[in-house]
Amino acid sequence: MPEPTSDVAPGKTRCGFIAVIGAPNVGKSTLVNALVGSKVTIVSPKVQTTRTLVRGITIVGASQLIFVDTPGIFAPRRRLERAMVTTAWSGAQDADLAVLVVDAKRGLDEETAAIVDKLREVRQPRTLVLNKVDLVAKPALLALAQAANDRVAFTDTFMISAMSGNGVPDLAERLAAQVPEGPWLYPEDQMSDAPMRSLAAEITREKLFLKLHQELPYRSTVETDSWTEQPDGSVRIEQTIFVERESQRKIVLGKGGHTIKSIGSDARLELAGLLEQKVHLFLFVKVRENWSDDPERYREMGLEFPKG
Ligand SMILES: Nc1nc2c(ncn2[C@@H]2O[C@H](COP(=O)(O)OP(=O)(O)OP(=O)(O)O)[C@@H](O)[C@H]2O)c(=O)[nH]1
Repeated sequence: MPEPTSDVAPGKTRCGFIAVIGAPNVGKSTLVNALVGSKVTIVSPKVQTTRTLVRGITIVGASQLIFVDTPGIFAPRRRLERAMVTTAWSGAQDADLAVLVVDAKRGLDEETAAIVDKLREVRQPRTLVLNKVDLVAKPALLALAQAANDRVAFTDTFMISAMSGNGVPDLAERLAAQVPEGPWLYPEDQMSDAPMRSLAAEITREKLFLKLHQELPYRSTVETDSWTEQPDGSVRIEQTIFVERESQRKIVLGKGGHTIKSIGSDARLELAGLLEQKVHLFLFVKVRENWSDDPERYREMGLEFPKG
């Protein structure tokens, strides 16, 4: 936890952690990006792309809002999935406010209803956000808001489109009024405390999935091994893509290294835009068998290693 940084007298400012929770693919990352106004987490049309806890930070009036973008909460089967779900829920419990995002088009399906029910255990003020309202007619939205509130009482209900930004400022204002009084914990210009290395790894992982979504399991990971600022103002970044089998390594490399080159070039372009500097990106592919049973990997991703 960083030292308080604001020089405004305590009591005048507010600051709090806000857990953004919800089923996979409901638009949590899109919402955090809309609230923070800068790309801090990965958005892609595939489910379960967010693994690490990435915080976006924004200032609304006198309030500093720190968003904890949890990995999707879903019915876990594998050990890694159990770790993701446990971490997501403990994130919600540690935060000052909990925001539940529901895909209004999907409605209260079994998975969402289970999450709503589990929210009863969260003591903090709960805000319901019906997202993707651009896809749903108003009467259905009102019925959905009612059905959710019948299961557990929400402090507030918002209907928004994270994609278009519709309703997002109202939500931000309300959250700003609800976080506790206290000094700001982060410098004003710090939009995200996600270390650049892990952000860079997430970008490469996104490109990897976008290119190979059919062939590759979700369980491959990317790590940034080195990050070196060069005298000419450019940066040299080395990353390793870990897969579980030799056959997957071949897929990632592609014929004549074609696939990995294309992934690298997409990731490099995005990184260069984000960093506003020239990027030299070097990608390696390694087989690491059974990495999903290795506690060390969990620690690196900020996850708890589940027993059993
Ligand atoms: N039509 C519409 N689509 C949206 C809206 N918000 C998000 N989406 C889309 O929904 C998909 C999932 O969005 P994400 O932000 O990645 O969802 P997430 O909940 O963070 O997903 P995980 O990280 O997998 O848990 C993406 O294709 C978004 O473009 C919205 O307001 N309207």
